[in-house]
Amino acid sequence: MGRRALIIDDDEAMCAWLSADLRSRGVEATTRTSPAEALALLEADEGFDVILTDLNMRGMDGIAVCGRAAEIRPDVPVMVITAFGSIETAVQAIRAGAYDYVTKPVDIEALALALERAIAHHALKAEVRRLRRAVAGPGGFPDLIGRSAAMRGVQDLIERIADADATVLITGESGTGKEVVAKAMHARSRRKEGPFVAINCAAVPESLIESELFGHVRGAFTDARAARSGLFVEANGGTLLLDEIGELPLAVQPKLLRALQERRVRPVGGSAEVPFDARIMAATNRDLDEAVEARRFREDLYYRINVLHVELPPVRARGSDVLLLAQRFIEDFATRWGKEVVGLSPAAAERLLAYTWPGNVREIQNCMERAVALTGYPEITVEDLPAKIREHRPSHVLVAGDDPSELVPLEEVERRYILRVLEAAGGNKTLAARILGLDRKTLHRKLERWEPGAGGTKGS
Ligand SMILES: Nc1ncnc2c1ncn2[C@@H]1O[C@H](COP(=O)(O)OP(=O)(O)OP(=O)(O)O)[C@@H](O)[C@H]1O
Repeated sequence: MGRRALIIDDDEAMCAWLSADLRSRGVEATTRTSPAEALALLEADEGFDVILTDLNMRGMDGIAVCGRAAEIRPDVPVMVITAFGSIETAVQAIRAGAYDYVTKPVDIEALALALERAIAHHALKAEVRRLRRAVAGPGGFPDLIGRSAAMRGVQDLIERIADADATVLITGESGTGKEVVAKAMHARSRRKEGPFVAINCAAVPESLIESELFGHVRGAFTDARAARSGLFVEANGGTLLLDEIGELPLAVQPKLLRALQERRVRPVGGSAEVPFDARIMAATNRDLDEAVEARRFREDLYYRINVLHVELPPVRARGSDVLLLAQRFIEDFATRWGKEVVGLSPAAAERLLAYTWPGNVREIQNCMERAVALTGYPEITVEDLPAKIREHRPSHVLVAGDDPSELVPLEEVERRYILRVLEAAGGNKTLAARILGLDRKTLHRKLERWEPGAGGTKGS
């Protein structure tokens, strides 16, 4: 199979020599003496197998050429030619995205071999990526949609810690996808063949939670006609998610701590301890720091579950992920109900982007469910959206005009901005303080000054 190379060198004689020699070895070479022209060609022509560029050229820095080429065609390897003795520049080029380098004077035999190696290596990498995508679906995270920087950070972290056995704490506002993240980690761990068991600690009555978690022996309490092993043991070989851990009654907390430390549980009414072998994850939409401060959550337990931490950003910090999520839900509901709805109208998309989504992904899902049901068109229109989204106006902190009567003192700007951030953080002061770059005490002091009582530790 013929290879196609793009040669970039401002030295015409060099171009001619290289292309003639490579041609005699079965490589079809196209040359450009202007880097800008070469990049334009690269953009227009998808057929190159390898790029060969000089590093010292007039008009454009060779390093920048490597960077741009790697951006335009990430799948095409870039080889650089560098003057003998300037390895440092070659290293810079590799950092910018080049695959390898050869030094001048060019040994054509070695160059041809290096080009072959680069092409083979890139083809292999592309194949691995293709397979990975085929196995995992688009994006590698079909279950956890998101391409924003914030969500990519979460996806990378998940990849890194999925296989660790340490306890993970997943935090994030309600509806941000904490359970989805727990499942994604389970599915990528070596425990994936084992069960994924979840319990919502807020939904189980206090009197039952201990036996739910740790099991009970027969006759432990009035209703306990038969023994039960409890979720820790039922999750053996798999993962146990303790959802809404912030709601766990104080009385149960020391028992959970002990179980996590000893990796054994004691069933209610029993005397023997039973070992378990499950990975434990915990999730909460509460500010556990505040709960610890208010003594609603034990500090030692907090440290025990917070070994690894995944923090899910709210939807309003995920940019245009809103549209990706909406699209996915539209397709889901349209397929489920056999409706011919394919996506959002541009105006509807604009409204979705402007809205702040306090209910996060769950709110997008509900909103799209309703819109697909309502719409009579192949696209969701603004009219298919709920009034609060249709009519939402982003709140501005600063006055945009230059009418002096509307301008306000700096302290007022600070006050409005802090309240705006606090609102955006759903009232979570730890999060608001982090966004503002303040420590929590300073934030409390400021709130207290404007509104005595507001700086207290009320809710999250
Ligand atoms: N990134 C995502 N990609 C696709 N679906 C998502 C994503 N995040 C959340 N979802 C979906 O949104 C809904 C809410 O997610 P989930 O129940 O995991 O949120 P949560 O943070 O655990 O909520 P809560 O705090 O109320 O327990 C689910 O239907 C879930 O499948």
